[in-house]
Amino acid sequence: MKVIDFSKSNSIINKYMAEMRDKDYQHNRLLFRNNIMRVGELIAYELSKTFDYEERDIVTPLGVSKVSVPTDRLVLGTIFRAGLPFHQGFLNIFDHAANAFVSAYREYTDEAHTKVGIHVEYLATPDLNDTTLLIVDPMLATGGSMEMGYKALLTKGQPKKVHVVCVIATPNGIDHIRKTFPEDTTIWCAAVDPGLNEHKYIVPGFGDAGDLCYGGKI
Ligand SMILES: O=P(O)(O)OC[C@H]1O[C@H](OP(=O)(O)OP(=O)(O)O)[C@H](O)[C@@H]1O
Ligand SMILES: O=c1cc[nH]c(=O)[nH]1
Ligand SMILES: [Mg+2]
Repeated sequence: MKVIDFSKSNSIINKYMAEMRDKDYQHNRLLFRNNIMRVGELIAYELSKTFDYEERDIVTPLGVSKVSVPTDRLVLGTIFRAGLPFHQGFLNIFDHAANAFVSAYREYTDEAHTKVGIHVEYLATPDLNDTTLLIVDPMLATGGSMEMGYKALLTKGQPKKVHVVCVIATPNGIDHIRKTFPEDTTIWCAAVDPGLNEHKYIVPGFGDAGDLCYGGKI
């Protein structure tokens, strides 16, 4: 399994990350969602370099141009809620992709809020057989939501290649993907943070991505 961590090189992604992490800046939801979307757009561009391409003759008003275009049957799969602005970033770049949506939310199963259960309640997807599947979700904390989302999607076909894309990953989350996803899965992220606190939040992370995008929930 390959892990591509964009924080290891200097790029404008780091500036967007700084804004999203900054506790005094992150509370403007419009800016937060927009930054999640922009990180999605930039990762999408880099990820597009891994697709298969074929040369096509494109007829212009003045002649014929040979252009290499991607041939992958792309599906963008997203986990509600926090995945939505990230998904939009990918869709801005891969506008011809098919789309899959799955809901997975974490809920504490004990009073001390140290154990989380994951609920999957909604799935809408095209046929996934022989596709290049990108599952995009800003947070890869324990990896449980990503695994449950993937398993729900797998009931609708076997992708040819899977990319897991997040904004912040953790070593635990990455290990979890290593154990539960195909060996040739690639993980793309804007940063890998050291770990999780006792409530299974990424530290330092940026807090609850869903709440920062859309406000609190009961
Ligand atoms: O790796 P995990 O430990 O499973 O955590 C990651 C999940 O947590 C967040 O969703 P959350 O459950 O907060 O739902 P929300 O998007 O509705 O806020 C995030 O968007 C991931 O789906
Ligand atoms: O830190 C975290 C962990 C899971 N989900 C979030 O939104 N934030
Ligand atoms: Mg949340």
